[in-house]
Amino acid sequence: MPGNTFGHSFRITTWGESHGNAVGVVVDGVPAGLELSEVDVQKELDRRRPGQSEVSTPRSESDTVEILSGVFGGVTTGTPVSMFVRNRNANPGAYDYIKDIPRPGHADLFYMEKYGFRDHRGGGRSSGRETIGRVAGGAIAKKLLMFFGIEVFAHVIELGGIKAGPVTFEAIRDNVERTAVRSADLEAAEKMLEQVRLARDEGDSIGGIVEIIATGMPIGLGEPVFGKLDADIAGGLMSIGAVKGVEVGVGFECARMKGSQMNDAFLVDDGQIVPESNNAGGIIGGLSTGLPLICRAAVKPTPSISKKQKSVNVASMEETGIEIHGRHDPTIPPRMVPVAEAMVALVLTDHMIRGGRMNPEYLLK
Ligand SMILES: Cc1cc2nc3c(=O)[nH]c(=O)nc-3n(C[C@H](O)[C@H](O)[C@H](O)COP(=O)(O)O)c2cc1C
Ligand SMILES: C=C(O[C@@H]1CC(C(=O)O)=C[C@@H](OP(=O)(O)O)[C@H]1O)C(=O)O
Repeated sequence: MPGNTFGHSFRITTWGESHGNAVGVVVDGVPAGLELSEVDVQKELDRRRPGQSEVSTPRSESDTVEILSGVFGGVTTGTPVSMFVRNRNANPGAYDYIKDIPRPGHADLFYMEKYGFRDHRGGGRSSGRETIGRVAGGAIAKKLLMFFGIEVFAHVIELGGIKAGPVTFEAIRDNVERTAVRSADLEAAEKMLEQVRLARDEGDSIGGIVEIIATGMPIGLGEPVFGKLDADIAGGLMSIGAVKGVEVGVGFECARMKGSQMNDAFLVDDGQIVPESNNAGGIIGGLSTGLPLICRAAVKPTPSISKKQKSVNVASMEETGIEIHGRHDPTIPPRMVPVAEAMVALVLTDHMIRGGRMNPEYLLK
């Protein structure tokens, strides 16, 4: 079915609904010869799992992954890798009270208009729970990228208007799992947490910005015209629910800069031509420059809030108030961190394979 698949040579198809039996993913194009077990995938899913802190939905799921295909004797066979997680804490009746009342900001009304009906047990396919398949596929991508020295990590740089200060790559890697809000600036993290509590106490929600960085980037990843690396990164991140903006490098700030400020001038370092700065965020002309890839996703506030909002009962066509209860993330950026990493890793892996840089002989050592 169109709309459930992402990627070209390395491709994921996610499936399942938030309150159905299970959610999962089929990963096509995984090179043969990669050692892969549930442990590799579970490690990433555990970072995304709901119910782990006060900034997350309290829905209690273990999100235990099972690999169904594509692995034999602990090694990928080059055939599709299918993985799934059973929904253990689904509550299909939880949304009956708003079955006919679409939530403002969520996809309810527009699924209904497009298909003529909808799976009203929560968000269905539009639920953030769909991202389990992305994270599971991303775990394979990350493991493949590690062979080539490429690492992808993300952190929250802004939440509820609180901005994190500059941090090093190492600080992100070492600290991001330590704070509930997954900001590597520990001081800012406390203030962000306070904003989450304030909003939640008012029955409201807040948004923020997630930054994703990939280090160890080779030069020339991406296609020069269509299939530009930045276009695919933007598409991948924008396909995550609640992402409303994507920027690469200085991003929207470039509109306020002069050419002499924006351009990354060249130097010779150790016999190599290297850009002096990285305003481009590691991509020029659709191709990676060899400098770290730096991109950001703007994430809107969680649409399901308990504060009263206006909606319409689609059965009676009467205007009505809506107050949404149940299990929701008070803010999404902290939950987005492993998901955004997965999407960037998937795009980079796809381009590595398309560029002929990930042939099985590299892995079968
Ligand atoms: C990891 C993750 C968790 C989310 N949690 C919630 C949630 O608890 N409640 C909610 O209303 N929306 C949540 N969302 C956002 C909705 O899925 C999203 O806003 C909705 O599908 C509408 O799509 P759009 O915002 O991209 O337009 C979450 C999204 C992600 C990626
Ligand atoms: C379950 C997860 O997040 C869910 C994302 C979500 C939404 O509308 O996106 C709504 C809530 O689900 P429920 O339908 O159970 O109230 C969240 O709990 C998860 O991330 O695993």
